[in-house]
Amino acid sequence: MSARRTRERAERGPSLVGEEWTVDVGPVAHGGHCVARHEGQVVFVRHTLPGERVVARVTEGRVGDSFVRADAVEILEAAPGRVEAPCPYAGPGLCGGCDFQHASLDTQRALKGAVVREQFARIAGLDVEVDVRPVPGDTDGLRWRTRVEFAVDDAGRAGLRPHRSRDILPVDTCLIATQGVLDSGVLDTEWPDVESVDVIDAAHPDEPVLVPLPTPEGSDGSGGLVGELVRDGDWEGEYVVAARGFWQVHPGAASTFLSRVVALLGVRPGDRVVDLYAGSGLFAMRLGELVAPGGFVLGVEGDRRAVDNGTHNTEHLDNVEWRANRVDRELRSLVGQGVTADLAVLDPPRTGAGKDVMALLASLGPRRVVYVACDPAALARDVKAATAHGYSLASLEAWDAFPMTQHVECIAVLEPADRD
Ligand SMILES: C[S@@+](CC[C@H](N)C(=O)[O-])C[C@H]1O[C@@H](n2cnc3c(N)ncnc32)[C@H](O)[C@@H]1O
Repeated sequence: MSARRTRERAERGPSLVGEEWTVDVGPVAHGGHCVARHEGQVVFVRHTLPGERVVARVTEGRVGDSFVRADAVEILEAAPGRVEAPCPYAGPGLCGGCDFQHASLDTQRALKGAVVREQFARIAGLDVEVDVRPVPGDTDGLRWRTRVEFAVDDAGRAGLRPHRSRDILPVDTCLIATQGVLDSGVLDTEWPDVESVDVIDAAHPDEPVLVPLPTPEGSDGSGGLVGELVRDGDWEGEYVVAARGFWQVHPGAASTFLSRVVALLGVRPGDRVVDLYAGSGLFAMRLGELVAPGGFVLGVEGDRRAVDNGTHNTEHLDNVEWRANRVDRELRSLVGQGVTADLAVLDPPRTGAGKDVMALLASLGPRRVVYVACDPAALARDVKAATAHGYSLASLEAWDAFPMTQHVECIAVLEPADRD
């Protein structure tokens, strides 16, 4: 630790870790916890629900900090949405992968909806109504995760990490992983000299792909290629993706988001569409078909391998073009050339697109923008930025693509504010 950090820590006052306080739990907050107060101190408490009274044990924080973190270690008064966590590894100090195993699925979705509303109100100053919907086919929120990274401990056992910790908790199951991930044998195998193992349970091949890291010499670390099948109504598309490249982890998510993006964009033949953060072409393939004849799709993606796969996935279409570039750089160049677009879809990483990208995107003048977002805070920031450039939020929906966790996928539609 640097001398500056040691000094700052000393100035912050004594550690509160291990203190136990009885608190009344307030609203849920972004990050998988609820907010409580103890003698004026803000406490972010995990493993609890709004309206509960719990004993909270501090896990991080010092006297004088603006907030401390804690786990609910005893539930004195339970909220109606509380259930027995189905997973034996869920709970204080155990696996950090799931945040809401102690809540019924309906309650989890209500919590996520409250977080989305709160983020939009606080960050974008917008009052939004949103119901978090289950991904079609998901009945109990378990056995959905097709891609899992297991950490490996010094004894070579695969496991998962506790919340905000580099420790490794060896596990013999994971209830949100697909049966295929478990059947791969990853948890029954010893992994000497390995730091982690990625398991990818794609549609093709039938057997999950296991990629230990560090990868053996001579390997490019991608884990090779896998195949995924996506549906939009009667339409079916086959996609080649890098095993360790980006792909939606819930088996119903890619089809659901594609269908929603297509419906929300209102695509017409002849439209010129930009697909930003396009990955391996999940949206570009379908959009390329729908804008024909006369229309055009430009996929922009920063990962060279994803662009190669996207190019392969759309090679039967002569109206889809790819740019392997950072979205901000590509948009700056397009705007500089005076290019315009009829429609835009963007699906950035958790950090969001940022002010510059939203300003440049507005300069393309699309009649509609569909924004797929895995972080409601980043989405709210970007919607606010778009508002400054003449666009307004036309609709917002949210999908429970990550049951048992705090994560939620939102799809927002932006339109020129002077549209009507
Ligand atoms: C959430 S994924 C979406 C991919 C695709 N739309 C899909 O659903 O499969 C985000 C993608 O953005 C890419 N990316 C991240 N930052 C980028 C940037 N600054 N410029 C271009 N691409 C970026 C990542 O490589 C990743 O493929």
